[in-house]
Order: sequence, then structure tokens, then C-alpha cells
Amino acid sequence: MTFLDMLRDASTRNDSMLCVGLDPEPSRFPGAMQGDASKIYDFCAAIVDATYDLVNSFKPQIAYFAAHRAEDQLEKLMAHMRRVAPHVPVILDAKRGDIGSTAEQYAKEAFERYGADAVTLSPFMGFDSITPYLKYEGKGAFLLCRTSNPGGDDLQAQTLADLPGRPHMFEHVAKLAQGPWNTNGQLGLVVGATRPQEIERVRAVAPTLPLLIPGVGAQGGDAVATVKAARIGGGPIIINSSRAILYASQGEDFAQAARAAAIATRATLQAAARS
Ligand SMILES: O=c1ccn([C@@H]2O[C@H](COP(=O)(O)O)[C@@H](O)[C@H]2O)c(=O)[nH]1
Repeated sequence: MTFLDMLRDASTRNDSMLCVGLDPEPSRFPGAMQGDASKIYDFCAAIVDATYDLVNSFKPQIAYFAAHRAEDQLEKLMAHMRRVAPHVPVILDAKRGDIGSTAEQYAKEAFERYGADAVTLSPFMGFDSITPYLKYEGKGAFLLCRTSNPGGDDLQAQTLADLPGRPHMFEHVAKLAQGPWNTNGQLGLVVGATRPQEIERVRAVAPTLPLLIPGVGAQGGDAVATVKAARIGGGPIIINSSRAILYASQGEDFAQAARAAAIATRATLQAAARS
């Protein structure tokens, strides 16, 4: 099954646009686990077990594992997700971007070592930095387009005066991803929920691409405005929330609290989609 098939299937089966982000930070773990990086797998597996019937995807962020020398725990977690929720796609948030020969190694890491269904990439180094990922048939690749952080303005909001219509850089990325770069239909875009009006601008040039949208929850993005903007054009929608779900409680009830937070977030997104 391709990434897109899995995404459609999980979105329908779980009636969900929600992606639970797996950003394990040991200092925020509950009780006896607190501060213990050897518990990263146990913590994340408990979150996965509590939420896999509520989501359309999971998104482990690789830095939270690598910073703690916990890549082995990420491998174990990927295998766990495959076992308990084989229909739920996993997007490895790695934001890679490098020359072709190095990109080949990063693609191998994401798709062969970790078995991810999709990966996040920086488009800054151009098309040849993306092509190694597209050689993996059926896998997804999400290009950073209009990110949720304040510094996203520094480059992404700049006008490209030499191009027809003087688009912003993020609009140009969206146009390339919808058109000439999307050779096998594997591309999607990362756009932040902190800027719903700009999601509308992205949808104007990339109506059918899957959008991976972080920024609701801890970053305060407007979930309702985000869904309304993202559904224009009909492309698949993935709304990520990490900390607001992972750390809904720092007590022994953390997994139940994560489930309750996921149920509430999914309901907000469902209501927005139906309004
Ligand atoms: O523009 C972007 C791109 C990626 N992210 C990532 O998403 C999650 C957000 O976590 P929250 O706790 O829900 O704020 C995190 O892994 C980021 O690296 C992003 O926030 N914005």
C-alpha cells in the first residue's frame, strides 16, 4: 500500500485528520520515568497504544530520539507501530536537505532503516536534493513550505521578483510541488496552523497535495480556521499535535490523558470540517 492509500484508509477508518506527534522529552515524563531516556520507547509506545484508533498518522520527530542516543528505541517504536496499527502511516519528521549522494543515505535511513511511510524535507537545496526520496515508490515526501515558527517569515515570505506574478517563496515551493517536482505523485507540503490565511494561498496553487499542518495545541494555532483553509481543493489534511497530547498529564494517567486530549482535538477538527 502506498503512503497516500494508507493515509486515506486511516483517515476514513478513524474519521480523523489528527496526527499525534511523538516528541519524547524525558524531563517531561511522568513519575518514575522522569528524566530517564531509556524509557523513551515505553513512553511513546504507551501513547501509540492509547491513540492509534483516533489518528490518521503518527509523526515521530527524529531529533528527540537522536539527542538521547535513542535511535534503537525509534527503530523499536517503528516496529511497534507497524505491529499494533499497520494501517496507520508513519511520517518521519527529519527535515533533511542535502546534495544528491548524501540525500540517498538520508532516504535509506528514513525508508529502509526506520521503515517510515513518509518523510519531511527542506526544499532549499532544490530538486536534485529531493529526487533520491522519490525513487522509493509509494513513499511520501513533505516539503517545508510555510512553517509555523515566527522565523518562517525571514525567507518563506520574501517575494521572488524575477518570477511571473512575483510570488512569495512559499507559494513558489507549493507550485513546484504541485507541478514539475511531483513526478510520481509523492509530494506533500508542510504548512503551519499559525498562519491559516497563508494556507489559503498555498491551496490556491496546490489544491490537491496532502498538507501536513503542525502548530495547533502548544503553538496556539487556530484549528478551526486551519481546517477551513486546508479543505479548499480537497487534498488530504494531516493536523499534527505533539506536546498538547503527549504531556496532557504528567501523572501516572498520562496515556489516558493523552487519549482524552486526542479525542477532544479530533472532535474539534471534525466539527470544523462539517461546519
Ligand atoms: O513548521 C513546522 C514544521 C514542523 N514542526 C514540528 O511539528 C511538531 C509540533 O509540535 P507541538 O508540540 O505540537 O508544537 C514538532 O515536532 C515540530 O518539530 C513544527 O512545529 N512546525
